Formats: sequence, structure tokens, C-alpha cells
Amino acid sequence: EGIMTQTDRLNGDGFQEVFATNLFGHFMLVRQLQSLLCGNEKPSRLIWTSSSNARESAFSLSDYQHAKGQESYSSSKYATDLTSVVLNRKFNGQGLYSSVVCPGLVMSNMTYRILPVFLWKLLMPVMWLIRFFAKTYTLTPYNGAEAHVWLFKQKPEYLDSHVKYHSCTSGLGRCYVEPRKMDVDEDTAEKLYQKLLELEEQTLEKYHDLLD
Ligand SMILES: NC(=O)C1=CN([C@@H]2O[C@H](COP(=O)(O)OP(=O)(O)OC[C@H]3O[C@@H](n4cnc5c(N)ncnc54)[C@H](OP(=O)(O)O)[C@@H]3O)[C@@H](O)[C@H]2O)C=CC1
Ligand SMILES: CC(C)CCC[C@@H](C)[C@H]1CC[C@H]2C3=CC[C@H]4[C@H](C)C(=O)CC[C@]4(C)[C@H]3CC[C@]12C
Repeated sequence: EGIMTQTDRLNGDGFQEVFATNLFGHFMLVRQLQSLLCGNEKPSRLIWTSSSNARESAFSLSDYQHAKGQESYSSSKYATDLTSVVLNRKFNGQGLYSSVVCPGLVMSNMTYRILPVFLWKLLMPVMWLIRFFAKTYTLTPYNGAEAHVWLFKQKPEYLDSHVKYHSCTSGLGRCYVEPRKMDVDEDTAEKLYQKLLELEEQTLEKYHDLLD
């Protein structure tokens, strides 16, 4: 199953699988690396692969793992956007900068679980045509990585933490980046961050034997 099309379920740690895969695992990693990422001479940067599919309406603070709804993917991506915003507020002063990108529609294992591979291949000429109108049909991983590569070339201090950077490809195949303002609220971001910290604490407690 793919992370977008799967029926969400609890993973072995008791977390909603989509939330854990798309956000919490990475959040734990960032927290573990925090002392290395902060306070360096040069700025450190995090780039989260979010999605234009992130939707506020799919996310709820009272069910931030999305155990009750049917839009786990959109919820986890919105939570990712919130997390990036709050990490910037907390750690920019210590030289850690976080950004979110959307790679656009890229043919990958994820999309091959939405429609079968042969059908995507048959539809390819149609997709190339659609690209004349839909710039987010990047289609290849190479094109989809445009925003990631572009971000690495920017000075993180000048980036807007409330902007998502979208990889785009024109009808003639030119790759470029489009910044779009995100619909995120600082207060919700802070509350989510506190919940993530609580979950992290419980997880570290549960696995402290392995970490010692
Ligand atoms: N493709 C697209 O159109 C878009 C992709 N994105 C985002 O880009 C990122 C990369 O996706 P993409 O390269 O397209 O997809 P892929 O399916 O190629 O990669 C997804 C990765 O996630 C891993 N994964 C999937 N489900 C689980 C799970 N339940 N537990 C642990 N690991 C899991 C897969 O592991 P394994 O290899 O072991 O299966 C794989 O390494 C994702 O965050 C996706 O949401 C965003 C917008 C559009
Ligand atoms: C040739 C087309 C007419 C047929 C394809 C139809 C649909 C299966 C796909 C059309 C647009 C696709 C998507 C758009 C946005 C992606 C988003 C950014 C993401 O994060 C995950 C995948 C997408 C939702 C993707 C999924 C397939 C489509 C809906």
C-alpha cells in the first residue's frame, strides 16, 4: 500500500502510521540532532517534503494523529507545515532554519499505488499536455526536486517561514520554483509542538533501555 492510499492504522509503537511516517519519525530525529544543528557558526537547515495536499480542514489539534478521519495524508502534511513554522520561531535565533516544499505531482511508488503503472504510462502524453496548464505536474523526481535544490542555494535568513516552495515545470519542460503563502496559525503550531514534545517524552521513556 502507499502512504497516501493506505487505510491508516496503528503502527507497532501505537501511533497512527501515516502521522508517524510523514511527521513524527522526522520530528524525533530533528530533536535528537538538535544540539548538533543549533549554535553553529553557519546556519543549519531542515527541508520538509510537504504537499499542496496539506489541508487545514483535515487537521484537528484534538486528533492531531488523525485517528478518526479519512484524510490522514492531508492532515499529516498540514501538521508538517505547522511544525516547520514553530521550529523557525523557536530555533532561528540559534541558527536552525526550517522550510517546506511541495515537489508537485511526481511519478513514484506513491502514485503507482493510486493508478496502476501501465495506466500512468498510457496517460503520460495526456499528462505532458496537462502540464501546459498545470505547472505542478512536474512528473519526474528530477523536476520535483527543483525546490529542494533551489532552497539549498538560498540564504535561509532571507526565507519566509510561512511560505511553501513549490517545484513547477512549464509545458516546455523548464523547471522553476513558486513560493506560496501557507494558511498556518502560530498559536495552533505552538499547541501542536507541545503535543509532539509530550509524545516524544513518552516514546523516549518507553525506549530508554535501547537508547542508553
Ligand atoms: N509523488 C508525489 O506526487 C508527491 C510526493 N510528495 C511527498 O514526497 C515524499 C516522497 O514521496 P515519493 O518519493 O513520491 O514516494 P515513494 O513511495 O517513492 O517514497 C515514500 C517513502 O516512504 C516510505 N514509506 C511509505 N509508507 C511507509 C510506512 N508506512 N512506514 C515507513 N515508511 C514508509 C517508503 O518506504 P519503502 O521504500 O520501504 O516502501 C518510501 O521510502 C513524501 O513525503 C510524499 O508525501 C508530496 C507531493 C506529491
Ligand atoms: C491524466 C489524468 C487526467 C488522470 C490522473 C488523475 C488523478 C489520479 C491525479 C490527478 C492529480 C493527481 C495528484 C495531484 C496532487 C498530488 C499531491 C501534491 C500529493 O501530495 C499526492 C498525490 C497527488 C494528490 C496526486 C494524486 C493523483 C492525482 C489526483
